[in-house]
Amino acid sequence: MAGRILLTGGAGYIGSHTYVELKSAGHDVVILDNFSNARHDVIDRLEVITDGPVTLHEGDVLDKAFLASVFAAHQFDAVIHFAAKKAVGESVEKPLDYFETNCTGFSNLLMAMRDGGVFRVVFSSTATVYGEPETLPFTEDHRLAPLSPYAQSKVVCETLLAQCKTADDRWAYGILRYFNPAGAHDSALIGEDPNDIPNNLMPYIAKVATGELPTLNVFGDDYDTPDGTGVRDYIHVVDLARGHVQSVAKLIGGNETHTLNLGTGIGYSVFDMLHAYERACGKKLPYRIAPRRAGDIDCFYADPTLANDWLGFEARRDLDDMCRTSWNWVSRRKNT
Ligand SMILES: NC(=O)c1ccc[n+]([C@@H]2O[C@H](COP(=O)([O-])OP(=O)(O)OC[C@H]3O[C@@H](n4cnc5c(N)ncnc54)[C@H](O)[C@@H]3O)[C@@H](O)[C@H]2O)c1
Ligand SMILES: O=c1ccn([C@@H]2O[C@H](COP(=O)(O)OP(=O)(O)O[C@H]3O[C@H](CO)[C@@H](O)[C@H](O)[C@H]3O)[C@@H](O)[C@H]2O)c(=O)[nH]1
Repeated sequence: MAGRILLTGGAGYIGSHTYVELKSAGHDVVILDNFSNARHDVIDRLEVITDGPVTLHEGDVLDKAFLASVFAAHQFDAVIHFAAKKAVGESVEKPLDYFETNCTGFSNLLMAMRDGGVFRVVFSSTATVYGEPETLPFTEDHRLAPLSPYAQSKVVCETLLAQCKTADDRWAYGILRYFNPAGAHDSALIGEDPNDIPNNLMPYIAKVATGELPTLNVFGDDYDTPDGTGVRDYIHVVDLARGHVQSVAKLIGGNETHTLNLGTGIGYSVFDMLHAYERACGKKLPYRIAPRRAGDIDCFYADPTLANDWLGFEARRDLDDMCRTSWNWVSRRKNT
């Protein structure tokens, strides 16, 4: 069932891909973003991909009057909330900033939703809420043990949603715990676009492939994994975006609350990713073994069964698709 949907953080990496998938599913979509981690030309690119104008409200989720004006301007059926700070390491340095944007920003949004009579929300959570694995693959009932202020901020938001639901049964929410998003849109017009030196593996490798960075630092080759490097569950950003379309459709159609992993169920090592990227860009990429990164876990991946049962969600794209679309995006961006 199509609806009118507010996308907070809709100019960002996952939000922009979700915008495209929502539009192609027939939804009416409004973007709210403060462009603290996005470029304005993303909006032009979205207009090219979807062949139509983007409705945008530029502002901050910390600004309550702004939020009220957005809800006064539209009658939304649901909200998908991406707007947040997301760098695990930075959150250790700046816990107050992370609490403010991620937790206060979200409670402001929920208040504006309640005041506007909107009670359906999809929330961007993360696999890092599970912390050190007690069992693998991670199932949704694995205990939560966040290891960083960033992960803690997501647990606070998840808890707040459950408390809202207990207080008022009109709330219906989808909590989506993403594993590691990677790749870019097939059009090569949108993708991950970090301004600084990337923290995450794929955007870092991409900058080595374009020659913007000299060498990949492989953070440890002595983990208890098949090749000694860290293992993660990388999921194509377009698959992730489709998961949001399915989640919000479930909320609009039936009011059913759900908490789900979005991953593929397959773990790949740093070397698996490096070699897949070499295949995509057609050249050898330099790397060196560096010390372990503080706080890293050796291996984790999702049990995707519940998302399949609830939403019919299934990741369709593999690691080679992620690397190919990333390479197309970064090589095109470098030349424009
Ligand atoms: N990318 C990942 O690895 C990953 C993994 C798990 C969960 N998540 C979560 O998914 C969501 C989206 O992540 P992303 O990778 O697209 O990040 P992103 O930084 O590309 O997108 C976030 C968007 O929100 C906007 N924003 C930030 N603070 C804002 C504020 N105060 N008011 C209004 N807009 C604001 C930014 O400008 C940006 O466009 C985040 O909530 C993140 O925590 C991301
Ligand atoms: O330059 C690099 C960057 C990363 N890695 C390794 O690559 C793997 C993946 O690292 P990264 O891409 O930084 O992802 P994670 O540390 O797993 O965290 C990401 O994925 C989580 C979801 O699983 C999100 O919640 C986090 O926000 C996001 O940063 C790890 O083994 C790292 O040690 C390197 O070897 N070199």
